[in-house]
Amino acid sequence: MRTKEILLYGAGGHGKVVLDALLTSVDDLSGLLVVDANPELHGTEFLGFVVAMPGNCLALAPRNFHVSIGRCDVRRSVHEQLAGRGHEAMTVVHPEAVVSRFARVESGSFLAARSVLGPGAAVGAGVVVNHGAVVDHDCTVGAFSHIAPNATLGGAVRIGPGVLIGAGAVVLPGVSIGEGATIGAGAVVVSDVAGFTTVVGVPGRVLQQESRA
Ligand SMILES: CC(=O)SCCNC(=O)CCNC(=O)[C@H](O)C(C)(C)COP(=O)(O)OP(=O)(O)OC[C@H]1O[C@@H](n2cnc3c(N)ncnc32)[C@H](O)[C@@H]1OP(=O)(O)O
Repeated sequence: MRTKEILLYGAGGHGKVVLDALLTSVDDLSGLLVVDANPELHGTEFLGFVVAMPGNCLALAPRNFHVSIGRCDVRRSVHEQLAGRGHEAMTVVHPEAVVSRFARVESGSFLAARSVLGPGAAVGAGVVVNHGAVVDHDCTVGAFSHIAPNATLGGAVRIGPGVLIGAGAVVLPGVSIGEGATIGAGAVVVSDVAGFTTVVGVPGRVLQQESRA
């Protein structure tokens, strides 16, 4: 990894967690550039770095980038813009994440402290596996999904792209969750969930289903 040229896009709460992981795992961050689209953050201090405007970063020479934005759709949009300009997506793994050597992780993902990826797990691009979340054996997690803190996916769960699994939720083994679905915090999902559907509670029940017709 070219550790001296990293672009970190996102200086909110999730960005703080990602930068903390980078500070723990990369020796030389002297060339790190932190940017955020929120004008209120420009020029503010962020774990020892000063937040810059993203305006010119798309024109920078190609470098490694990581989009540290919690919202799945926004993370995906920024990631695709940067990749389209020739920048190279970089995965950030906290040293205290536990990742099976039989797991696969695509570029631009983030594995937080105490997250676990079991053998045979496959995680797509730009995915967040947050603090303490478990993606157990043979699970697949679609691109730009977010497995929030302490959520647990049982074995062979299939998660589509752009899905939020809320904090502390549990998905029973073998269950499939469709693209763009949201699983509420603390839910226990016992059966398949259609795309763009919000499920809450124990056992999980549909709160809302978005029509995409
Ligand atoms: C480090 C980090 O912070 S990572 C961030 C991770 N984020 C999360 O875990 C948040 C996940 N989001 C949630 O759980 C949300 O509450 C959602 C998406 C399920 C629902 O959000 P909204 O659509 O805004 O629903 P809203 O808040 O209006 O609530 C609608 C109803 O569902 C209930 N409800 C909302 N969330 C839940 C939940 N997690 N479990 C059970 N019931 C819930 C509400 O009490 C309300 O019930 P009522 O109609 O009887 O009053």
